[in-house]
Order: sequence, then structure tokens, then C-alpha cells
Amino acid sequence: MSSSTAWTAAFAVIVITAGTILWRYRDGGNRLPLPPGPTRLPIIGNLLNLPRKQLGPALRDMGKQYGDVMYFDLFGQPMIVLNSYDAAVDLLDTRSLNTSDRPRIVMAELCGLMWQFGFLGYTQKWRQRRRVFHQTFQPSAIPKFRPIHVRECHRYLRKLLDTPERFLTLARHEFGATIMDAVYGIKVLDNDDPYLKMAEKDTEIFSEIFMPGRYLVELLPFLKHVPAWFPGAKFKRDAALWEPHASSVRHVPYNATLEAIARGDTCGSMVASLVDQAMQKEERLSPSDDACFRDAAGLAYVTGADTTTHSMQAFFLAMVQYPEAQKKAQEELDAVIGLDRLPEFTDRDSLPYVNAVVKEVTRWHTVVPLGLWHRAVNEDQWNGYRIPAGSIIMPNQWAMSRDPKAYPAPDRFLPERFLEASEDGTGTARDPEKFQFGFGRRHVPSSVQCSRRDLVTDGLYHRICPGRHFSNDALFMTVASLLHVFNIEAPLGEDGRPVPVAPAIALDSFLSHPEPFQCKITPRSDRAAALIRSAS
Ligand code: HEM
Repeated sequence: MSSSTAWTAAFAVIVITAGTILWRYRDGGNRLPLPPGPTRLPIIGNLLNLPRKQLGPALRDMGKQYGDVMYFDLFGQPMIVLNSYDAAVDLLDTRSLNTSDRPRIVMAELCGLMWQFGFLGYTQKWRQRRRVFHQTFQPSAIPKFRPIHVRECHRYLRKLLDTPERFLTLARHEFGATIMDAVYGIKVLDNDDPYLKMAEKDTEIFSEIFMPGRYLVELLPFLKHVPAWFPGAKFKRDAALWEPHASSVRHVPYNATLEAIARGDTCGSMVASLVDQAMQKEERLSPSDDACFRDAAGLAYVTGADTTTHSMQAFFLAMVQYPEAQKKAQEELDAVIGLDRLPEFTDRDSLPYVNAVVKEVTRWHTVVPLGLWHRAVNEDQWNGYRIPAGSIIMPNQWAMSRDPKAYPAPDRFLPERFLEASEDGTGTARDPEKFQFGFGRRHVPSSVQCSRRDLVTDGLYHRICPGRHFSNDALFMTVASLLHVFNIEAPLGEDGRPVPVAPAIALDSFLSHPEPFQCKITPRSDRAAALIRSAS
């Protein structure tokens, strides 16, 4: 490249940047005020005000000055941060028809990941995929996957007996194996499974490109056209590296399932059921159905395996740090289930404390601290403030989990908060499912006649995580089974005394998790060990 070409390219970038910003500032108008936020600088707006580290806590702290709904301007791109549950419900649930769009993720386009419907805007294409996904993972459909949860959980217990130090890797394998079987009917290998390896790579890419503030190209999308050699264009080189991996998880397991179906080997998986329904209806699998099924199935591992694993990692940490909660759960399990068998899904209603442990894990550790961002399609108003069309809306789910009014002593792990009446006498604490799985439930005004079928199947459940019931089943079965047969304790130091375990919590990535830590996992008794070995 000659230096004159580089200068011409640099000049073009500057001119287009200025043009983009001026265009975004057009029509600033004389309307309602914007929500409070830090003072904006010319051109870059609040770019320098946006915290770089520990985003959830830092944005919560800024909210003490500016309020629950804060406005930022990033090169003219409006961004609204929601620090409170009530504001998030108002803007993302009640008005979900307007706010269930997604901001454009340029890196997803560059990496060839736009087949993943989590990135798609509020479009017909998204609706079709969401409906198919919802059909498989809605509450009435997921009991059919319970035998898979139980089998993989028992496999996990057996492996833990032999290699307890691998508790996290094995948990990830358990959830990956469960998803692969439920979605494709594929039984993965214990080690080095090619399907899991492929899916893990895709998950890694998903998390990298969703890292808040990582890529300038998200704020200035025209930069996607600069050549890879251009100074600062590392994003192009990253995208080129990731692109070859982006679609294998969409095609390889799906094609394997089609081949299994052709051999007459059907198994009730998500893909087998969808293909079967399509064949019954139209006697063939149309190209549009085929594409839709590939997309919906391909996203399950990417969105479901690491999220659930991070919750489990938090569970292990909580058990080490709060042995009294572990003891209470074990007493309940002993009384309800006894020592001759492992927990089953039918025990769930008789295990209120274990259920409260699962809820508290979900609250205590926020897996997706800043949610998956939404976008307002049209201009709206909120409490006398203007929400500009096109605003990115970021729910600070971490801040909601630490709201001391909803959760007194929020940093403590206290399952009791879901069993006892709250201080204001309004019942137990707020169910963390209401925010930790995102937003986008539709609140239908009572004047609108709408059947339950419309609500549930017609894509009207907007963006909220459609895998939450499945994940809940996985967590319940694993938590109940682990506590029934194992003790989870702090590791012992050389002096034979327990070593305090207090890992940092990674909060600067799209998915949050405790940094790696060790714990001592031992069977509660010889009888418990025998029970694990005998589990089929
Ligand atoms: C602890 C476990 C999990 C957590 C904390 C979690 C959290 C979330 C969050 C916060 C969102 C964004 C919702 C929004 O836009 O506001 C989301 C979306 C999504 N989740 Fe989950 N999730 C979990 C498990 C799962 C599982 C097991 C699956 C699949 C079986 C799944 C599938 C999805 C999909 C497909 C989306 C995208 C929905 C869309 O854009 O329409 N998730 N999840």
C-alpha cells in the first residue's frame, strides 16, 4: 500500500465519521428532555464517561447521581441504561412491541453469524425462528427432555467421584451433552467430542463479539468497509479468523440428524420433531423450513451451555462459602428422599429449600450482567423524558440483583429470602427469573382479547430467554443430586486447615463467572458413593 493510498483512506474515514455523527444529531429538536446523564462532549458525546471496567457496579454507582434511567450519547448513538427493575419492566416488558428490536451487531455480520436469531432485529425472520424455538422449549414441551437431564446428571455424578477436581469441566460437558441430545438426538463422547468442540468455539465467538465496548465498529458501522490492513482494523482480522467457524455448528449436527432420520433412526429430538411435523404437513422439507430449523437448533448450545455452567460454578462457590445453606438443603433431601435413591423431578414440589437454593444461585450470580441489548424502534416517552428512536437499551441486570430494597443484604447468599415473607409483608423476595433471563414479556392490556395460545405461540413472548425453563430443569436436577450425595467444602491447605475461597468475579465480559477456584467434593457416605455407582 502506498502512503498516498493510506492518507486518502484515512481522510475518507474522517469525512464519513463526521457525516455519520452530523446525521445522527439532525432533528435534535425542541421536544421533551432526554433522561439525565453525564454532560456530552462534541462529536464523541459520552464516550469518555462510559466505565471501562466492572460495568454493572460502575453504572449502578453512576445511577446514584443520574437516576435509574440514564442517557449516554456515543458518537451520536443514543444509549439508555436501566438500573432498576421497575424501569426495565416499563420500557422492555410493557412496551416490548417497540423495544424488542436488537441493535445492529456489525461483528456478527462480519463473522457470518447473522443466522443466530439472538442477533436479529424484530423481524419476520426472527419471529419464525423464535416461534420454532419456543415450541420446543416452552413449559408444556420440556418434560420430554427430563430423562436426558437425569441421565446426564447421573453421568456427571459418577465422573465427579473419580475426578472431583474437574467439577467445572464436567458440568459444562453435562449441559452440552444434554442440549446436543435434546436438540439433535446426538449422544456425545465423554472426551474430545467433535460436536462439543465445534459448538464451544462458536460460543466463544458469540461472547467475544458481544463484549460491551470492545469494537468501535459497533458505534461507527461504516468502518466495516476499511481494509484489514488499515491501522486499528484488528476487528477485521478477528472476523476473518472467526468466520470459518461461524456456521459449522449450524450445519454439521443438523446434517447428522437428517442422515439419522433418513436411516429411520428417529429419537424425539427437537430437529426430528420439527422435520416430522413439516413432512406430515407438506410431505417435504421446504428450503425455508430447513433454514429456519437449522438456525433455531444451532443457537441452543451457543446460548444454553455456558450460561447454565456459569450458574453451576456460582452454586459450587456458594456451597463453599455458605455451608449452613448446604446443610439445610441436605437435611431436607434426607428427610424427603432418604438414602436409597437419587432425586427425581417428581420430588421438586416437596423440596422448597432446594428450590430456594436454585433461585438464590440465579439471583446471587448474574450470568448476563448487562443483558442482551434491546433497541427502541420508534421514539417514546418515559416519565417525562424522551426515548429517541433507535436508542440502544441496556438493562443493568447486575444492579437489579443487588437492589437492597428487593434483596436486603444483597451480597449474602440467603435462600431463605425466597421462603420467608419480605420485610414489607408483600410475600417472598422478587423471583430473579423476572430479570436474570432478560426482558420482553408482552403485557397485554385487559381491553385486548387475546387467547393464551396467541400469547404463547405467536411470538408474542418477545425477547425474554426462551431457554429459561430448560435451564431451570438442568439446574434443579444437578443441584438436588449433588447435594444429596456429595459434600462441597473449601479445599484443605498443607496445614490441613480449610483455605478460604473468594475468587474474583469476572464482570467485564458478556457472560460473568467466578474466576477458577478449587473445592473439595467428597461423597457424603459410603452409601452415597454406592448410590452414585448404581445410578443408571
Ligand atoms: C442460566 C442460564 C441462562 C441465562 C442466565 C440466560 C439469560 C438470557 C438473557 C439475559 C437473554 C437475553 C434476553 C433479552 O433479550 O432481554 C437470553 C436470550 C436467549 N437465551 Fe438464554 N439464558 C440461559 C439459558 C439458556 C438456555 C439453556 C437456552 C437454550 C436452551 C437459552 C436460549 C436463549 C436464546 C435462544 C436467546 C435469544 C432470544 C432472542 O433473541 O429472541 N438460554 N438468555
